[in-house]
Amino acid sequence: MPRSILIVDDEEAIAWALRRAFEKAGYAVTVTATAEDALKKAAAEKPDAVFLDVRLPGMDGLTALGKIRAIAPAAAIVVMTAHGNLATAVKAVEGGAFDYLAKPFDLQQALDAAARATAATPNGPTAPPPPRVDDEILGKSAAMQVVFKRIALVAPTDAGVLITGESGTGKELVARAVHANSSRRDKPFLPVHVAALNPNLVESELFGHVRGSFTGADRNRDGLLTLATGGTVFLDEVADIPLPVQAKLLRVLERQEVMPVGGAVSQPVNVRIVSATHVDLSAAVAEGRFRHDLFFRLNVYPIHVPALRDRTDDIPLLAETFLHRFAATATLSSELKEVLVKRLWPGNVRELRNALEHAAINGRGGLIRPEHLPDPTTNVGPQPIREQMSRIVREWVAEKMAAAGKQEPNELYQALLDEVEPALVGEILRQLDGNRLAAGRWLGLARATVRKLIRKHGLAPDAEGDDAEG
Ligand SMILES: Nc1ncnc2c1ncn2[C@@H]1O[C@H](COP(=O)(O)OP(=O)(O)OP(=O)(O)O)[C@@H](O)[C@H]1O
Repeated sequence: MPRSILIVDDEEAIAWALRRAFEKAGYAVTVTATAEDALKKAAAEKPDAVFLDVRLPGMDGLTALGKIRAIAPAAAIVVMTAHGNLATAVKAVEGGAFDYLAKPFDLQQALDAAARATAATPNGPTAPPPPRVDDEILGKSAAMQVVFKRIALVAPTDAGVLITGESGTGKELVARAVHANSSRRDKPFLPVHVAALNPNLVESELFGHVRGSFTGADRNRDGLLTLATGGTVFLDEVADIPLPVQAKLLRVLERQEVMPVGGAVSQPVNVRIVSATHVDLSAAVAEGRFRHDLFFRLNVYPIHVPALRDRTDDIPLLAETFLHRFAATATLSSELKEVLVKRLWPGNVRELRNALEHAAINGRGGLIRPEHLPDPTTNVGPQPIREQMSRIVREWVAEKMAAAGKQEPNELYQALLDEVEPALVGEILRQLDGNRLAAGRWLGLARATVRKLIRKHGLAPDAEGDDAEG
């Protein structure tokens, strides 16, 4: 599948010439003449690169830049302008533009920029395209059936949905499914990656602003909530919304009207909010970092997307589907399926998908074996596991001490063991297919002790008294 480019330019001759050059070079091209339409197309098509003119009728390119980045964070944006000056270039760079082309430019410059822009997107220049936005949510496991049922129940209502789950579990897919199965399906679905927005501009991005409300606000602008009217706004990483913006968002939800920054008159809006978080939002509420009234409003109906390790039944299906997306003729060896089911996947479905993409390249369309996989992720995030564990333990201790207040916390040693035992024993049993004898050897514990721990933590309720020696 070709890499995709969205051209946003109201000068027909330029849009035409660029389209022709890009299509000849093998890109899939979409053209639009307005920024407003570009936002919709960026949300729907998730292009690899966007060639964005600055002077456009309606919303200008530099304003659109931030919004497109929030909607399609993976797209590299090339800003084009005939009226470029330092201020425009600085704004483009500050706004996160990938490149800047001063008009007139020749087509070769545009092609070079396209090659670099599409190479810079996470999939690389020769990789297959990211899955389409209306991708099916795959899953046969009992855990995913619960998710499907909850999506089906809540979709037709207008209730606020809070999707929780670790990174890469498919929260955005769930949000799209809620929208696609609602009566709003023909209206926009606007994903907003709050963490990617300029913190100073979150408010203006969401609610819009009126001319003169701050330096650079040279005309009235609609915010994302207004642009999504009739549809659904997906607030990803909702815990990152600054407190003052939370208060304003609550008012929008309660009154269904939005007050632009610097405005005196509110405008009616009609949006459904679906939000997602990979952190514990109720803990953020307890710590005063998130408003409890907004939390209840967003969390009318929670949907938890389980970690991949809690639905290992789905791994073979996901792996086969991903593999065929990347290499139609490739097949998975049964040995590889076993390895995939046993791996930990801290990056969840996203990591599995990337591993299959890697394996598909190494396996060259034939039988895919374990050696074709990338090395397992040994660290989650930038620190090695050991450092992360010691950091987590330290934070845990600090939290316990803070929670104890004036009272002295006690039995912390046992409390910590109680926290880690289920993960330790559970994971060893999982790796050893429930073999308690072997688990005892790995743990250096007597079999009776292993049995006691299993019972204590409810690790294998069905195996009461039965040593599945396998
Ligand atoms: N059940 C599934 N079936 C098919 N593809 C899936 C499934 N779950 C996740 N994916 C794919 O895995 C990748 C990550 O999913 P997604 O972006 O929805 O995760 P997320 O939970 O929103 O991640 P983050 O918290 O990092 O934003 C995407 O490519 C998505 O298409």
